Amino acid sequence: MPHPLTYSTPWTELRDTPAFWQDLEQHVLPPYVNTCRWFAGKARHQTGFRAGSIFEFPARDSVAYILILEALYSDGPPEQYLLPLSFVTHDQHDSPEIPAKGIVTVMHLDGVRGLLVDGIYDERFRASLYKHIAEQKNRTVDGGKLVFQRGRGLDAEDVHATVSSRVLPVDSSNSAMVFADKYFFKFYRKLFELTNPEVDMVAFITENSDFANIPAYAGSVTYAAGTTDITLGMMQRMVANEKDSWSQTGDYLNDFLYAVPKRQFAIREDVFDKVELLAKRTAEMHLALYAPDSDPAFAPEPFTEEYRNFLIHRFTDLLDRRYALLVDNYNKLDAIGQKLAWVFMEAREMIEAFVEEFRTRPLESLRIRIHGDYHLGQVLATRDDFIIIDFEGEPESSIADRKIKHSPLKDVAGMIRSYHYAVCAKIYYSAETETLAPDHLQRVSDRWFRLIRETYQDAYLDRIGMPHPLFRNNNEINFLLLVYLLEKAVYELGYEISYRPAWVKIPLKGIIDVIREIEKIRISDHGLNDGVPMLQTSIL
Ligand SMILES: Nc1ncnc2c1ncn2[C@@H]1O[C@H](COP(=O)(O)OP(=O)(O)O)[C@@H](O)[C@H]1O
Ligand SMILES: O=P(O)(O)O[C@H]1O[C@H](CO)[C@@H](O[C@H]2O[C@H](CO)[C@@H](O)[C@H](O)[C@H]2O)[C@H](O)[C@H]1O
Repeated sequence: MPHPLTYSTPWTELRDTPAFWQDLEQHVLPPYVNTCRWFAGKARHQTGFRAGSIFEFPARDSVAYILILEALYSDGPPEQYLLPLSFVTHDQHDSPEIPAKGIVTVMHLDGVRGLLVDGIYDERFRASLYKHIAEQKNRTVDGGKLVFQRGRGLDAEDVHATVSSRVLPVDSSNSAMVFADKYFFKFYRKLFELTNPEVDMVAFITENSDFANIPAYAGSVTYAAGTTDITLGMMQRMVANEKDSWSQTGDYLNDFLYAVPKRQFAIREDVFDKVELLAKRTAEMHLALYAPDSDPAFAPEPFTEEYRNFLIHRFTDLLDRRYALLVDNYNKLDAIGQKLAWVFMEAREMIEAFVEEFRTRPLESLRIRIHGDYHLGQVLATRDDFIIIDFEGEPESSIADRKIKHSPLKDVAGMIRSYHYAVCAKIYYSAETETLAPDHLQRVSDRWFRLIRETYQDAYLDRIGMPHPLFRNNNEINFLLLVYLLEKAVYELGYEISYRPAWVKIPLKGIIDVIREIEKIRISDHGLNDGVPMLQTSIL
């Protein structure tokens, strides 16, 4: 247990005891925060932690302190994290509820021994949080106000109810709790100075449409500091689900996989049914977000020069970083990975020519707010339908960039990439196919992917109901899909090099497939004589 703390002051008065916060900053929080899953700065050059804002918050017979913690670095600007703190005495914490990861340290306060814990593990704090949201009770705090909003998803009978609560064992970059087994509350750990896009999106869809395939918005907590709004948490309806669609697709792919060594190509009809249903829900989500007469924050916009420049700048910057990362990690790739990497590196001129085309090509399709980080892991599979979650947007982008409007085809591309991942992960990396020839495996997975992609795309456009102002015509659809597929696969390349090097081949293969399609279009538009080098697939 790190650094026990002793003070003669009771917990309820510690807010005004500078020695306590200094001890936390210097001795307690650095080791503690570095064990927390939600802390993203573990690999950075940390220079310390600072207790930024400290808000006293009632917690039944006691108080909690909602701390906005600043993590300081020598290699970049500080980050802000949310850490509620509670003090529980030994008789109060004699429950299995507080896991080791929730215990910050041991404290002796005014002769009372207890634990300083992450407030989410204190039932009194959770109950108070719920009450504030349900009753929309705001609190004035230093520098601003804590604003508690209730959404349509909270049932009238629960507004004044005392409800049960628990922390969900979701170990991710945020924390989750459940109220009354009905409401899912997400506590954002890393904070940003703007409303979290997830609150904008979920509240907009719930309040302005009939789309029922997201968990309805039940409320949020915001720190309103002057002109800045910092979102601290959001509540939605809890969804009874067995698994996410990534796992469900993996289950379906098992049947497919077992048939491969027998040289049979088998996709069950219900797999196509599921793909079609997910495409339909995706289209309905976009139709709910297509709101020409609404709030300007959601109104459709054209492909302006400003947007094109933004996307091109972001993509070329990403491309530079990915090429550098690939060169640094080239020796770690296996033989097939190295060949794919070569083809990608040799294709740079062609990619740049394609980017130029995006700068100038007339485009009459429209852009709207979209999910932004759409893949199979963001869809919960219920018994016979799908519920779409996690509208926080792309984790690598700033909050302002996550609110930029794109063609909804960016989400479509995200899901197509995800199906590609699902089949490659299964076919390339399973014991059942270990002894089979790689080019055979490649043909089999390509075939599965083509059929599934076509099914998804067709069902999506069917539900959108073409012609539709969002999409000018098929040529634009095909062109924009290539833009977003390429961007996504190049993004994934960095994600895999950093987190799952064994899977680097999947995005590399995805990139090369897109470049192949781009080359086909180029040849049919300009012939072979436009001066851009051909794709070097003979390396493969
Ligand atoms: N409304 C909900 N009902 C039930 N479970 C949910 C709900 N929203 C999210 N979850 C569960 O919590 C996990 C994390 O949620 P997500 O929104 O992806 O958070 P994060 O941004 O922390 O990844 C999901 O994979 C899912 O299992
Ligand atoms: O954590 P997030 O959901 O925001 O997204 C990150 O992690 C994803 C992996 O969990 C990663 O997604 C990639 O791998 C998925 C399979 O694990 C696949 O379905 C996706 O298509 C693929 O992009 C995502 O890129 C990353 O941002």
